Amino acid sequence: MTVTARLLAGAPAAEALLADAAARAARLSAPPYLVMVRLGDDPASVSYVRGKDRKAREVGLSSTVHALPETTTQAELLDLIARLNADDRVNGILVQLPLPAQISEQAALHAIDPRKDVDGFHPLNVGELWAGRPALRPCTPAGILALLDHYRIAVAGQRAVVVGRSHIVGRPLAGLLLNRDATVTLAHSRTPDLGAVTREADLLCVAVGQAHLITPDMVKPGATVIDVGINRVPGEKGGKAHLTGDVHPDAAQVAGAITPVPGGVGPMTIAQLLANTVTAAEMQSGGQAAR
Ligand SMILES: Nc1nc(=O)c2c([nH]1)NC[C@@H]1CN(c3ccc(C(=O)N[C@@H](CCC(=O)O)C(=O)O)cc3)C=[N+]21
Repeated sequence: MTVTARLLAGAPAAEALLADAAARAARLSAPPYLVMVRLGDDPASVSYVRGKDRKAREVGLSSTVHALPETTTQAELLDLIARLNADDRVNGILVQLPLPAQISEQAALHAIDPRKDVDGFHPLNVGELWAGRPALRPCTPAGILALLDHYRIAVAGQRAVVVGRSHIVGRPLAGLLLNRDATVTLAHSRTPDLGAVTREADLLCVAVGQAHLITPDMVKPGATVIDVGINRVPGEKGGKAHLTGDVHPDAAQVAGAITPVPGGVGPMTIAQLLANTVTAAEMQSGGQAAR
């Protein structure tokens, strides 16, 4: 198999974003302080939150994790969020998703002070994104734009197709690409003849959560492909489980550039969260607005 596409590795782009965040943090009177709240013991959530906490300390931020029981009530969670909102030392608050069934995601996300909403999920920040005004932006979509900028891949004037309409990736990513003057199509599970749509894309972003949904024939030759999927595939006959994306690996023979899974968008999500925490701290210190 011959791979022709340029590989867009997340690590170097994430390092550049983190170096910039660390330099901005150093100009503040105190280290930006991120508080993460996690409910229950889902192994993926435990591992993501640990990774973010470790990276935060590495770049000189303060970070605390509140690990609450799976049985935490909504009132208890809202009470914790209210205390974090009122605590002037706390610059950023992240409530790890998904939440247990007894808690309304909407109630939790609405409760976070929009100025501390480093996930960019509060409706005020969602509205500002779609209005094209500065605010805290969702980490995965903003991280994808930072990755494209790092590799000097043009966005303005490009035909962008986003597959997947989730609130955490697809929708906000479409908005960010639109704000950067791409011509944007938002496709999803009900889109007829998905391949005909994706083949139009100069920039194809896939965030569905379905392993190898995008096959090589669905990719325009030379296109840039951003694979946001993280799918766990069980090992064959006792072999090790591994991660794979929403894009079939053979698409690398058609694309001009492609992100690997793992090691592509994932590291950018973490770096952008920490950059957002610095931005939140800057805004709270009366400094410049979010970018
Ligand atoms: N409130 C909230 N904000 C989030 O940003 C949020 C969340 N909830 N819930 C879950 C998703 C998922 N997420 C990832 C972060 C890093 C990697 C990451 O670093 N992935 C590595 C591989 C990690 C592995 O081995 O599992 C990679 O792609 O190279 C992946 C996924 C943030 N999320």
